[in-house]
Amino acid sequence: MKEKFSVSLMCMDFLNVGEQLNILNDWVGMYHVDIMDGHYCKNITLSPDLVKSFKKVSKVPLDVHLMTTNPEDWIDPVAEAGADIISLHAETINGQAFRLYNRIEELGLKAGLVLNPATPLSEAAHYLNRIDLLTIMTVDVGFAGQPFIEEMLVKIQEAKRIREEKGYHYQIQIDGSCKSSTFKKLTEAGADILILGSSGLFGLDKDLKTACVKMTESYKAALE
Ligand SMILES: O=C(CO)[C@@H](O)[C@H](O)[C@H](O)COP(=O)(O)O
Ligand SMILES: [Co+2]
Repeated sequence: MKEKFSVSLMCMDFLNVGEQLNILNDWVGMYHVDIMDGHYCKNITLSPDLVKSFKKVSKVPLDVHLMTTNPEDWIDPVAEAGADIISLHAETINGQAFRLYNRIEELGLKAGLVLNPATPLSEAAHYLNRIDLLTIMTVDVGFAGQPFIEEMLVKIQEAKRIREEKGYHYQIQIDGSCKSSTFKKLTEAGADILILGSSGLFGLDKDLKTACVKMTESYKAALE
């Protein structure tokens, strides 16, 4: 079941990073690292240096979600820091999408694509075949703890249908408000990986191991 979950590391308790990663290594299949530059969205979060530190303790792949106005400036630094997957926003790569995905391939990393809630799949139609991981935002970028955007369920269904029709290989990942009340509808719509943040994991209990147990139980109960 681990492979169904990723964790948004910006939601961690930063006074206890190593300890928490050692716990999370047993519960999830991937780590989600939000890098924001304060321009593309109104927040500043993690960084290439932190990717380097996470890499020392992580036993699962690191997926770097680049929310930066100039993603081309950050591909090489995050690759060097130890990213396994680099996820680029469609809204930031028009005019250089193929060059940037070629660079990610040259670096031997997996290619991710992220779509904002207001961006349709058709925006990325010409490079969906190159993507290993498709992340559908179900909140607007910038912050944890925002309400789930129901309108995204049809986009998830469409992403699954297009994958089947065209024979594409991307996994469908959901970013934003993945929690007990949304687990079932997201999974039924076609989500393969759910990113857990404040609402689906860290907010469940002060003790992270207990929060992981509660999350797994709530996931099983939701899907019954
Ligand atoms: O990219 C982002 C926000 O721009 C996310 O990865 C959040 O870190 C995640 O949505 C938090 O989870 P929730 O608080 O929504 O559950
Ligand atoms: Co994210």
